[in-house]
Amino acid sequence: MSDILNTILARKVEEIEQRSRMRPLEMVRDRAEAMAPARGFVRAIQSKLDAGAPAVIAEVKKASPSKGLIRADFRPADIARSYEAGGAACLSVLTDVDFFQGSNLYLGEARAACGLPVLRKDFTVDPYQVYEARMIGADAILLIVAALEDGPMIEMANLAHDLGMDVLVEVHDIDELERALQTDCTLIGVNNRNLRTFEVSLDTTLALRQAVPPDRTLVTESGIATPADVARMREAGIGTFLVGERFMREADPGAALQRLFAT
Ligand SMILES: O=C(O)c1ccccc1NCC(=O)[C@H](O)[C@H](O)COP(=O)(O)O
Repeated sequence: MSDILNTILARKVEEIEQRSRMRPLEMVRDRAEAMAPARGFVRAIQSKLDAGAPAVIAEVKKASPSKGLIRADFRPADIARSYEAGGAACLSVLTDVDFFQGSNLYLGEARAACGLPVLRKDFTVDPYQVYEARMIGADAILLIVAALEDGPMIEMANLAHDLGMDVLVEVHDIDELERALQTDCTLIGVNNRNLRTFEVSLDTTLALRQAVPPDRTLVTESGIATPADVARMREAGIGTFLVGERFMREADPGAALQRLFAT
C-alpha cells in the first residue's frame, strides 16, 4: 500500500539519479573528504546533559507534508541565530525540496550564521547523500530505519562516521529499535509521529524508553508542544528533544525555545 513515506522515498531515488548526473559521486566524495572537520553533534548534546540542562535539537522547518506551509517568513540564518541565543544544543535543517520546501542552501545559511552543529534532516537512502551531506557542511545525518534495509543502514552509518559526522537513527516501534541497535550510533531518535499516517503520540517514546540501552541517548522527536509535554518526558528521564513546528510558528523561535524549556 502506498503512503507518504513510500511516496517520498520513491521520489528520493529519482532525485539522487538526477543529482548524480549533474554532479557525479566521485566529485561529491572528493569535496566531502576535503571539508573542514565537522562540529561535534553528539558532543554538543552531551555537554548540555552533563550540565543538567535539556539538550534541544531545534529544527529549521518551513513546511511539512502533514501541515503544509508552517512559516512564510523563513530566513534560516535569522532562525539559527535565534535558536543559538535561546540555548539550543544543535540544529536540524530540512533539506528535502519537494515535500518540506527545504534546501541544501538553507543548511549552509543556518550553519554559517551560528556555531551550532547541524543535522541534515532528509530521507537518506543512498551513500551519495551521505557524501553530499558532508559536502554541504552537515555535522550529522538522519537515518530512518523504516526507510532502510539493515545492510545499507549499517553501511551508511559507518560511512558517516568515517567522514566525521554523527548519526541520528530514527525508529517508531520496537522492531525498528532492535534493528537500530545493530549500528553503533549513540543517538536513537524515537519519532512520535507515524510517518505513514501522521498520527502523533508521545506514548511512542514512553513505550520504547526502557528498551533503549543506557549507553545510547534517546532523542524524543515530534509533537513536543507544551511545557506539560516537556515535563512528561523529563519525568520519564528523557533529556534530549527534537522540536520543529512549535518553534517555527513563533516570531522569535529561540525565545519560544526558552519558554518551552523554562523549569
Ligand atoms: O512533519 C511531517 O509532516 C512529516 C511527514 C512525513 C515524514 C516526516 C515528517 N516530519 C519529520 C519530522 O520528524 C519532524 O520534522 C521533526 O521530528 C519535528 O517534529 P515537530 O516538532 O512536530 O515539527
